[in-house]
Amino acid sequence: MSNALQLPIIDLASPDRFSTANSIRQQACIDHGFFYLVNHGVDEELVKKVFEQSSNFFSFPIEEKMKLAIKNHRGYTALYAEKLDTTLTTKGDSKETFYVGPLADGLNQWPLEEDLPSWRSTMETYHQKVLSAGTKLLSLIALSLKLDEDFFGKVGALNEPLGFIRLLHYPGSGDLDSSSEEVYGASAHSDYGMITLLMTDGVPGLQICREKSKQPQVWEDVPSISGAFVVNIGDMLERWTNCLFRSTLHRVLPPRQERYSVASFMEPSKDCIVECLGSCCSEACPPRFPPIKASDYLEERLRLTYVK
Ligand SMILES: O=C(O)CCC(=O)C(=O)O
Ligand SMILES: [Fe+2]
Repeated sequence: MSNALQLPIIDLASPDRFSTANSIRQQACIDHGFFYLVNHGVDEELVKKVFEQSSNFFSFPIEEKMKLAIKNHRGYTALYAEKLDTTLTTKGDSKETFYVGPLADGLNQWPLEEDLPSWRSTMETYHQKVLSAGTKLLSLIALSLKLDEDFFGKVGALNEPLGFIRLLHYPGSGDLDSSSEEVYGASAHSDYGMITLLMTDGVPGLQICREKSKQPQVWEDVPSISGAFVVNIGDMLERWTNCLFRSTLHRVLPPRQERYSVASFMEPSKDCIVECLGSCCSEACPPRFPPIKASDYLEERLRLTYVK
């Protein structure tokens, strides 16, 4: 069972930063943990090119794609290689992915320019633009928590190298073997970092579950709005806010129709210590999680994701 959902819309270019910060706090981050972001400064032409280039890459034969198999968390992962819901006993998710990591550390793997002209430069431009939108959004999130706008910069969360992009391709059911019919495109999970900015090609499939511990779980469809990012709060921001802000469970249904999406993850820089904000705890409401170094948290979560 699922119902369509109306998520809040946040305007990144609104001149009224304080009222935007208030909407971010209540409707976006406390009530849902998911919202749309508009006027974000990543232009439509660029998004279109990213989707075209993503499709160009995934249409290569598997042997070619495997030449860029994942290393240092950059590159290609094949169909069923990842399982975002680590409690499932079924095979991995029916998606293939390509990761582009921080541009500054030189660890990215790229298709050859002669095979896919402008692929690298398109992804690099998108990476920079999304990071810039995400950084602006984080300053509003800081305001919404009654912190200085540059709080996340000051605690070292935004030090380079920063930002991972995951290109996703969910083949349609006609391209999967029939035993895969019930395998989720992306099984239920929450994201690990601060925020995720998701762009899709408009094909439905994404659902959220707002009450993770309530049984039976209620899943609601997230319709796409053309040109808007779907943003969600990740687990480390949930830890920072002592669960005031929700890192909401989400999934992508077993694919019927082919679908492409691009998820951009802003995780805190590796040495940043994520610890409960003073304003989010009290004697009556003590911190639920101990302080943790961002890289330690992330490595453990990623380790559990790959199908053994
Ligand atoms: O493809 C989607 O709509 C969601 C992908 C997702 O949740 C993720 O990559 O973490
Ligand atoms: Fe996700």
